Amino acid sequence: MTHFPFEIAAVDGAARTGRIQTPRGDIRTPAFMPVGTAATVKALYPEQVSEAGADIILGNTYHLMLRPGAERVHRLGGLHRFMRWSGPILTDSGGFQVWSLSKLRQMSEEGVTFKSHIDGSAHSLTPERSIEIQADLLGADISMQLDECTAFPSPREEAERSMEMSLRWAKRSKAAFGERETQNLFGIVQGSTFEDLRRRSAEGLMEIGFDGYAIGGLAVGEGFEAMCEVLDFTTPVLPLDRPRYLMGVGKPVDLVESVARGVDMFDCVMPTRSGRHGQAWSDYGPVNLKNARFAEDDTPLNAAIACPASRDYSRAYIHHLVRAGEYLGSMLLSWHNIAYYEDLMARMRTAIAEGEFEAFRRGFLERWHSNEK
Ligand SMILES: CNc1nc2c(CCNCC3CCCCC3)c3nc(N)[nH]c(=O)c3cc2[nH]1
Repeated sequence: MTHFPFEIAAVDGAARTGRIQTPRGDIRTPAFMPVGTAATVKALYPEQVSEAGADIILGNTYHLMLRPGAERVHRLGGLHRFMRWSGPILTDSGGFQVWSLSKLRQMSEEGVTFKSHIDGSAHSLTPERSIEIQADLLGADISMQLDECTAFPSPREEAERSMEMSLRWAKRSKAAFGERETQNLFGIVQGSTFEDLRRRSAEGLMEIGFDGYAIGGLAVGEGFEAMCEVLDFTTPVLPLDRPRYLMGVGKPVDLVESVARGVDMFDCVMPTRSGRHGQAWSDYGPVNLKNARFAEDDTPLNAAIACPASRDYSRAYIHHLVRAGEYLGSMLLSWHNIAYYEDLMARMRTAIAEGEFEAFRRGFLERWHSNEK
C-alpha cells in the first residue's frame, strides 16, 4: 500500500486534525479544497488561492476531457503546469458531472456514454479511461474511482443495484490504477441513506484497499439531518488511519457538523459560486452585498481574516461593485469566501489540537443560528 503518510496530530471526540504528506506538499486536515472546475478556481489567481490558505484544489475529468481535452493538457505538461498550481490536486472521476451536466447519457456495466454539454460531441467514460485521464494525462496527486452517485431519493433495490455497480467499478478502477509511488487513489462509499448498504459499500472498498475513502451520494437533496445520520453510521466503519472525504459539501455549518463526525476533507463550489452572485459567507450565514443596508457601510467584510478582500475593502465599495455588475465585485467576494472557508478550517484544526472542539462547535452554532448578519 503506497498511501501518502497521514499523520493524525490530535483527536477530539470523532474529530481529528493532522496532515497528509504528498510529494507536492502537505495537506492540513480537516481541509477545504477549492474547486478548480475548468483548470481555474474561478476569478482567482493560483497565488491568491494559496495565500488564502488552500493546500490542495480540485480538478475535474468531465470538464477537462471535453475542453481543452485530456491529451492536450498532457501534451502541455499536465494540469499542475498548465494552470500553474504547484500544490496537490485531487480530481473527481467525472461520473457525477455526467449526470448533472450532460445530455443523452447512457449508463452500462462498461461505463457511461454521453453528449458534451458544450458542443454535443459524443464521449464515453469507463473506470479505466477515467483513471488514465486523472492519473496519467492530468497528473492528479489523488484520483477518484469512477462511481455512480445514487440519486436521492431511491428505493432500496435501486440504491443496492447502484452501490454494487460502483463497487465493481471500484475494483476496475483499482486494477487500472495499479501500485503507484507518487499518486493515490480513493474509493467512494455509496448506498444512499440505507445503513446496511453503506456498511456493505465501505467493507467492499476496504477489501479492495484504497488510499483514502470518500463518502459519495450526499449533498444531493437529502437534507442536513439525513446527511448527518449517514455520517453517523458510515465514518465509524472506515479505517481511522486513512483520510475521509465528504464530496460536494458544503455550507459552513455542514463543515463543522461533518468534522465533528470524523470527516477530514471537503470540496464545494459554494464559496466561489456564491461570490459571483454577490454573497459573502460568515459565521452568521451568507450576507448578500447587494442589499441596500451596505450602501454606506464603511466597515470591511471581516477584519479578523488576513485577506485583502476581507480586511481592506469596505462593504459599501463591494456593494457598489455588485450593484454595478463590476468584475471586481465577483473577484473580491470569491477571494473573501475562499479565505473565510480556509479560516474556518484553520479555527477547527486549532480547536481540535487544543481539545476544545466541542466548545468551538457550540460557539459556532450559536453564531450561525443567531439572526445577527
Ligand atoms: C454538490 N453535491 C455533491 N457533489 C458531489 C460530487 C462531486 C464533488 N465535487 C467535484 C467537483 C465539482 C465541480 C467540478 C470539479 C469537481 C460527487 N462526486 C462523485 N464522484 N461521487 C459522488 O457521489 C458525488 C456526490 C456529490 N454531491
